[in-house]
Amino acid sequence: MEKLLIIDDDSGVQKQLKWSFSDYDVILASDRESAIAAVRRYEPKVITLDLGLPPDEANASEGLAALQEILAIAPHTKVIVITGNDDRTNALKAIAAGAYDFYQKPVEPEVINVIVSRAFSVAAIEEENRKMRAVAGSDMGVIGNSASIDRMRMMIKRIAPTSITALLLGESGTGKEVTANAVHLASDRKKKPFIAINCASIPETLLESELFGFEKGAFTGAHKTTKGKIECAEGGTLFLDEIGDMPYNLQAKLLRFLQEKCIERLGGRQEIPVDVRVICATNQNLEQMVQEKSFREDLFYRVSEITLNIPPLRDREEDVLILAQYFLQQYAAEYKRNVKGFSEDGLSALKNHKWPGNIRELQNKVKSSVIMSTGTQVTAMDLGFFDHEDQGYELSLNLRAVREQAETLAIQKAYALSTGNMSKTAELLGITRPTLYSLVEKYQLTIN
Ligand SMILES: Nc1ncnc2c1ncn2[C@@H]1O[C@H](COP(=O)(O)OP(=O)(O)OP(=O)(O)O)[C@@H](O)[C@H]1O
Repeated sequence: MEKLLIIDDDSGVQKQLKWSFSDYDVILASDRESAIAAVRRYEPKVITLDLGLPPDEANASEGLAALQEILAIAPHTKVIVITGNDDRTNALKAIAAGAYDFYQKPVEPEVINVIVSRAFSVAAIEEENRKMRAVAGSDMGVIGNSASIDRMRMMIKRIAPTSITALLLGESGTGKEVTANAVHLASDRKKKPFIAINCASIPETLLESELFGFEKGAFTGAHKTTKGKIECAEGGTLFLDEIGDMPYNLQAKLLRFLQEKCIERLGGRQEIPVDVRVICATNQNLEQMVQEKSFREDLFYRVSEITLNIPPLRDREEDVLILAQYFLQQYAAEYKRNVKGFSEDGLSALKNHKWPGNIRELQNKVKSSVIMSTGTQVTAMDLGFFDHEDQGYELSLNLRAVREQAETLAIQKAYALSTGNMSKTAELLGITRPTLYSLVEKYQLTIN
């Protein structure tokens, strides 16, 4: 049972509240000192606090002091302040000091129950977000808490200090480059360059000069001597993505560089020593390519001294939320949006969606949701999950709630389409500006 601390000096109110909170493990305190002791001992996530505490029952000084002390020792606690029925000034003071919400006497059990239960949900979501952020911070950029990602991080740390050549295997967008970069960051080469090159995206004729560089006059258009990516990565790491697409004749030259640690630029005669760690990746079956003689066997053994299999996202569902939270923070900062996390329905839509292997789909969804979102929490609708059967999240059966969801979504869309211009938004929606403003207020949408 969740612990709920009730701070009130009136034993009648204490009893009434205790009785109405039968779903919680209720702890009672009647003054600041015992309240602080209870906060330290029980660490309740939610507290109701009567501002009129002794010795200043008629005013709010003691209650406000208690609030400050609670938030100083347990800043994530949701404190619901209870005030006299005409004491809005102190209620607002309490909110400014960090209280989660306020409630004016007399106490109505149903109403206060709703406020408390919502406070517990918000506390739970925020805690989940904090945990995600904590994990996300300590991993050389490899985000995830699934067993397979844990194992991978462990392998990255083992491989990093050695000179072994690793081959990363995985589908497109599963994080091969992220993994290669993590090896680089965990090695003593981290202050030197990390250079990635995709062998499939560079025309065959250019790949050689891209990698090895060229001397002035080596070919028409070679106006000046130019270093290749290998030389540019001196002291650091070169990531060769889609190594299976490396042309056969260039494979011999690559092998020579890997074995002898020196290169020759195109049109050059000089052997240039290089100190570069190479990490390769592919989505193809290199062993089969060796059998079919489209990939050199000697190169295959040279680049695959150790192999890391990177699992697709669909095989590590546990990572979806943590990655989503990571992308959300990234894009909120990039687009300067005041978005802090996902709402409950946003989280459940993310959990229930059948993600493919490629992390980019998740990344793009979160990116557009951050742009679309008008509140501090990204909802299922912001994420573009409208079809509840497809996504498996609960769509309300209550008509009013459905209408509110639909109206919120339409406003958000129109607002995004009209790049934040309220007159245009109203025009798109076919309503007047005052009606738009009243809807924005009704649904508490944040218009930046
Ligand atoms: N574990 C992870 N932690 C954080 N971000 C990740 C992770 N895995 C993938 N990403 C993100 O997903 C996107 C795709 O990752 P990446 O480019 O590393 O995949 P890839 O396997 O190299 O893709 P491709 O084969 O298409 O080049 C990137 O934007 C990357 O930042």
